[in-house]
This record gives sequence, C-alpha cells and structure tokens, in this order.
Amino acid sequence: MAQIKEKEYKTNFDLNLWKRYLSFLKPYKKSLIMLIIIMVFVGAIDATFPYLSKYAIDNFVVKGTYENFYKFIMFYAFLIVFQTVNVYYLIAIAGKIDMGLCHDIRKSAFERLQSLSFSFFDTTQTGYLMARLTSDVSKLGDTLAWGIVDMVWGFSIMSFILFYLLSLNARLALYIILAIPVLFVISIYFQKRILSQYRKVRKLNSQITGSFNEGIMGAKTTKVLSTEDMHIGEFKNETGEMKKAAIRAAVLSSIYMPIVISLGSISTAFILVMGGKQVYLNMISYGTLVAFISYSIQFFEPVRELARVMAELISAQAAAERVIDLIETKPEIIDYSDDDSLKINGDVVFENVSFKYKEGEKVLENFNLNVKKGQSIALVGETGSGKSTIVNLVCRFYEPTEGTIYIDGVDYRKIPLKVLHSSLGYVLQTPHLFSGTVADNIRYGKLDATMEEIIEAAKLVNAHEFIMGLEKGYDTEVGEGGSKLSIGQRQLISLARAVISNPSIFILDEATSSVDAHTEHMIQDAINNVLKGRTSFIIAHRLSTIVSADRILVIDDGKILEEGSHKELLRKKGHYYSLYKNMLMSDIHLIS
Ligand SMILES: Nc1ncnc2c1ncn2[C@@H]1O[C@H](COP(=O)(O)OP(=O)(O)OP(=O)(O)O)[C@@H](O)[C@H]1O
Repeated sequence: MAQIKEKEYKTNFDLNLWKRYLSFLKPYKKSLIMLIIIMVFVGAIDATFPYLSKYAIDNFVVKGTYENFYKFIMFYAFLIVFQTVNVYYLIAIAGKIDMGLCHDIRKSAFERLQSLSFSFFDTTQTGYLMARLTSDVSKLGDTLAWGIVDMVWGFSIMSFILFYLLSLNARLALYIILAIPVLFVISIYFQKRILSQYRKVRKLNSQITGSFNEGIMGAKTTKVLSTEDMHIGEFKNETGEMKKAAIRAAVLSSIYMPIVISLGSISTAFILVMGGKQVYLNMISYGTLVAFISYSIQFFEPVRELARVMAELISAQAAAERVIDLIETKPEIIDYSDDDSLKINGDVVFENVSFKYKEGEKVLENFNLNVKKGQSIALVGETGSGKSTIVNLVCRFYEPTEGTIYIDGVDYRKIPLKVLHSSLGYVLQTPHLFSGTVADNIRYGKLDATMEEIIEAAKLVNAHEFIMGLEKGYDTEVGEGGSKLSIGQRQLISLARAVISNPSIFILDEATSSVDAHTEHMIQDAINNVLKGRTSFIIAHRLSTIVSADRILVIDDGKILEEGSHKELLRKKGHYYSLYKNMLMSDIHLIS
C-alpha cells in the first residue's frame, strides 16, 4: 500500500499560524469570555481553600474559640457550591467550544474539498484527507478548548497562590518560587521530547488511516489476488513503528513524573524544616505552616499543566498546519464570470490545445477538433492515448495548458462552472451510486426534480421496467455504492441521473465490464435515446456504439490519427480498419 507523504512541520511556536486558526474562535467570542471569567474564579477559589484551612487552624484549633465559626462554615459552603456551579459551566462551555470548533473546521475543510479541482485529488490521497478531517480536527478542537481552560486556570491559581504566599510570609514563599524556573525548564525539556514521539505517532496514524482505507476499499481485490499476507505484513510494520514511538513517549513520561514529584517533595521538605523552625520561634502560626505545605504541593500542578499545554500546542500545531493548509488550498479552476443566465447549445471547438498533468510530459499537443451541436463523437484508441483527458478538458475538470476550448463560440473559461456542469451529462465507466433510494440517486442529477421527471428519465433510458420490478420500486435502497444492484442496473440508473437535467452535452465513458446480451441491448438502446439531439463524446468500447457514432476519432499519443464515419474509415483500411477487425474477432470469439 502506498505511503502517505507527510510534510515535516515546524517545532517552534508559530504565532502567525495560530492567529489564522484562532479566527475559527470568532463565533464563540462570548462563550470564550465567559469561560475565561469562570476559570479565573475556579483558580482563585482553589487557591483560597488552604488559606481558609490556615484560618480554621489558627482560630478554631489553636485559639480554641468559636468566634465567627458559623460565618466561616457558611462561607466555606458557599465557596464549594460556587465552585461546583463553575465546574459545571466550565465543562459545558469548553465542551461546546470544542465540539463547535470541530464542526466548523470540518465543515470548512469539507466545503473546500468540494470546490477543489481534479488535480488536487490526483496528488492527495484519500487516507491523508480522512486523517485531516477526523483525528487532526478533533485534536485541534480538543487542544484549543481545553488548553484555554488549563492555561487560564494555571495562571489564575498561580497568581492567587503567590498573592497568599507573599502576604503570609515572603521569605518562606521564596523557597517555592525558586523551584518554579527549575521545574519549568525540566518540564519543557521532557514535554518536547515526549511530544516529538507523539508527533511520530500522529504521522504514523495518518499512514495507518490510509492503509485502513485502502485495506477496506480494496478488500475484494486483495482476496482475489491472495495478497492478504503482504498487506498484513505492511500494516504490522506501520503499527509496530507506532507502538515503538508510543512506548518511548510513555518511558519518557515515567522518568519525568518522578522528577517533578521529587522536586515538589524537596520544596515541601524545605518548607517543613524552615517553616517548622519559624513556628518553633513563634515567627509564624501553625495555620500558616499548614497553608504553606498545601501551597507547595498545589503550586506545582499548574506549572506542570502550563508546560504540558505549551507542549501540546506545539504538537497540535502540526495538526493545525495540515488542516489550515487544506482549508486554504486554492482551487486551480475558478470562475471568471457569474452570468448564470447563459444557455449552452453544444458546439465544441478545441483550438491548438496542449495539456499536461505534470511538468515534463505532454498528453495533448496542438490538438484541434470542431464538433457541431448534436454530433456524436466516438473516441477510440489504445489505453493511455488521451481519450479521458479530452473529455476531462471538455468538462473543464482540467484546463488546457495552452490553446483554448470554445463552447458555442465562447472561450469556455468565461462560462460559469455551474452553467457548464449543469449542461453536461456525464456517465463514468464505473458509475458510482450513493447510499439512498433509486429515486434519490436519479434526483442527484437535478435536485429539484419531481417524481414525474424521475420516472420520465428512467423511462427514457429503459430503466423504468426493472425499477418497478424491485421490491420497493423507486424507493428501493441501492446499498453503499449501489452494491445491491447489478452493474447493468447501476449503469442504467446513472444514465437516468445524467439525462434528467436535459444536458446539451453528453459524456459517456462506456463500461468495459461485460454484461449479458439482453442488458447490453437495453443499455445500447438507452444510450441511443439519450444521445438524440445532444452533442456527445463517448469513450467507446462497444462496437455498436462506435458504428452508430457520427464521427469516430482514433486517438494515439494525444493526436487524432484518423477521423471519419464508420464507413469512411473502413474504406481507408487504416488503423480503424484493423482496430475494428480485432474488435469484431473478439466479439465473434466471445459469442462462440
Ligand atoms: N490524473 C493524472 N495525472 C497524471 N497523469 C495522468 C492522469 N490521468 C492520465 N494521465 C496520463 O495521461 C495520459 C493519457 O491518459 P488518459 O487517461 O487520457 O488515456 P485514455 O486513452 O483515456 O486511457 P484508458 O483507455 O486506459 O482510460 C497517460 O499517459 C496517463 O498516464
């Protein structure tokens, strides 16, 4: 299975990228402000509890008085209730932002995918796109929403703890403050390394998603070719690499955590020794010592969290870069006009058209062709000769690299894509049906089609009869990709779908797979009905189609080798003649 080539991304924080990404947060501005306010409160309250313990020890335990006891209890209870409400809202709001972001980013990415040109899909693999739209988007929403929660909480609780510590005893506070830079440096050091392993995991995850996709899509072919073991081997390699990287990350974490815990314990020990002395000398109260011990434990959590969030943001940057890259990819084929009122008749002219898919190779060179409205053109020739390229250019899935294509005398780049595509009927060699009913699938050709129009289109292509024979007629589910129907039936439905919008230009890439004689006859009949009065380009594989075309073009290496009607070309006794003889022979061979 082919590997997905992943771009290598920056390891430093890329502010510019995050600014572009943060624009997705705009619709959630109010929620975000609410979340920040709530998190400041949560941090402040968390930092206040040890201070309250100090008050309780010094007043109720040491002094043994009950003065203000009930007020204290009430205040404590109020803080607990307030904190509970805060936590409820913080989870709800952060969850809303997380899900909202994922939804919006996925929507933008999917919309962009719909507008991208064919050339994008030539160079981008499905697995890569699936990984972008699923795990990368989730990672982004998650990191951003919950990263904000942790960051605001971290800064808030640290500020309040520092405030309490300094106001209680500045010298003792120093022992805790001195540990911060050490802890921060250690945290960043480890988090960077842990994350570089997680990056590897993500990169491999992309490849594994691709392999999953290919494995599922190509399951039948794999079975037929008996290549299961090879695919399993490849898959094992990828997942093995992923396992190694994940284990390395876990090992690094297992070293990092004890260091952090030890550092916290050392700092607490210092507080105990120094603070204990001060208690002994009556310089601070018992309550203050207890509060200091609590703060020394509590203080390291936000430092750790902030280091983690920073590192996570750097790691999520890889996901953000990939997703933003996708969302900001510009379609190569764009509209130069928005005149939707244009109507297409069907005259098509190629004037000195050259085309290449990639630098260094020419598929078409100075190609000229003049097709009048209503003519049917059969394109025949060896595989790879350029037949599909010609029809792809007519459809403007790609544009000529040189020369011009005129439709009804107008440079077709001046015709809006919407107008061009709604005037085109295209039936692919292996037509794709979408999950849904037969009627739904025909309606894809004209979204506002009535049931009468659907039935009329089905009748035109001789599909009505077999559809009525299905269990639920037009309401029969076709299955994923049309799997519940035969290939011939799928072809008839796709013909109906293509013809329902009454296109003036028809493109047909004839199926090469053989169907039984009756179905072949039905399909041929359907094609003849559909082509009447329309300009058509047919990549023809069936003799019957070729013979009945107005003009036959024999294509070779991107050039027209021979051109004319069936009779004219036979008389010439050239390439078409031998091609026809071969086809005839293989047909006779098939029949016998
Ligand atoms: N998307 C693509 N990217 C790069 N090269 C391509 C692409 N599609 C086709 N080609 C190349 O362009 C040339 C013409 O291909 P094209 O598909 O037009 O031939 P064809 O006559 O339709 O072949 P077939 O009968 O096998 O479908 C071939 O050399 C092919 O390898």
